[in-house]
Amino acid sequence: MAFPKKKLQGLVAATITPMTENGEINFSVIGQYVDYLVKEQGVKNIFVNGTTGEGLSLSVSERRQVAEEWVTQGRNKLDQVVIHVGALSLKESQELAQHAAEIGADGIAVIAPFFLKPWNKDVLINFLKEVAASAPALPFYYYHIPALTGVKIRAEELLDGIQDKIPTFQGLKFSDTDLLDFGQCVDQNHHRQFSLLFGVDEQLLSGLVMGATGAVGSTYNYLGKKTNQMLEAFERKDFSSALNYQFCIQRFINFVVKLGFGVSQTKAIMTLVSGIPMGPPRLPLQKATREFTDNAEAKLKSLDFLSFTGVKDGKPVASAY
Ligand SMILES: CC(=O)N[C@H](C=O)[C@@H](O)[C@H](O)[C@H](O)CO
Ligand SMILES: CC(=O)C(=O)O
Repeated sequence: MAFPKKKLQGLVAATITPMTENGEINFSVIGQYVDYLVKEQGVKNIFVNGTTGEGLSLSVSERRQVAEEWVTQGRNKLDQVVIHVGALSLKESQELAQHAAEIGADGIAVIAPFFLKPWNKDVLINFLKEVAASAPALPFYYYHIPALTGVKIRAEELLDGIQDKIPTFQGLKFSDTDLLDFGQCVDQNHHRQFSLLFGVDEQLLSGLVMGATGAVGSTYNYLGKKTNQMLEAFERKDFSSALNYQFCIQRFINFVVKLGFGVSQTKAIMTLVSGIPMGPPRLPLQKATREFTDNAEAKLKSLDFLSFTGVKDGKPVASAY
């Protein structure tokens, strides 16, 4: 097999893990969810069990089952399924990496261990290397999210010489607003075929200008179509349209950020927009309030991101733009 199989590019939705009202994983809606992303949002890559998927709040056995269900349901529909396998325990991470390879995932990603932390680049690389080695045929991505892990080792520094240590290294998911660091990841690796994926949805246009090859984020679940329009405008060098799209997306994100925005709220918004029940989050997260959902709904409508197109089984049917 040629390595890498194919480069990960374009939009990657960070999937939500649907749950039932009593907190169990609701596997039954994942098939529908895949179809929704592909058909309604034009998003054909997913990032499973990450921040948005509450991956670190699931048991190892649940993580395996969730990964397997997405791979199964995504077969012949999705381009790439990347599984986040980061964990505090190296052993668990290795087990999940090996499992991702066994089920036929397209790549694995790992965050820095965030309780007992690596304090320098070499230690972090050693940890990542041990995980990557458990899935030697899978592209490996580092998931840089310093605000949540507290591990502030700069991505540019980490990437320097990384392929000598981790031969399967294929790229980075960069969830930080430091465009100097991100720009230098691009600049110093322009001759390598890395996927440098930007992870701050409200600033993606800046990431594209800096050379991002794609993006991973939570809002692509329901604003994928809008964001794809921005990517297309950028591609054809229509920067004023691209900026209009970004501002439109920013108006929504800015609005919800002020109300308090996180994974719980993402679940509520996705339920509203897609009509697929995402359920509540798991503790320590708390379900979004009714007030939040009502406000978010009004904002989506006022921005023309959402319109109700009809009624089915007594419920309004929404369609996203
Ligand atoms: C912290 C977090 O969850 N970041 C997500 C991915 O990295 C983003 O997709 C954000 O949800 C998004 O940019 C909105 O702030
Ligand atoms: C946003 C993202 O990539 C995650 O939820 O992990």
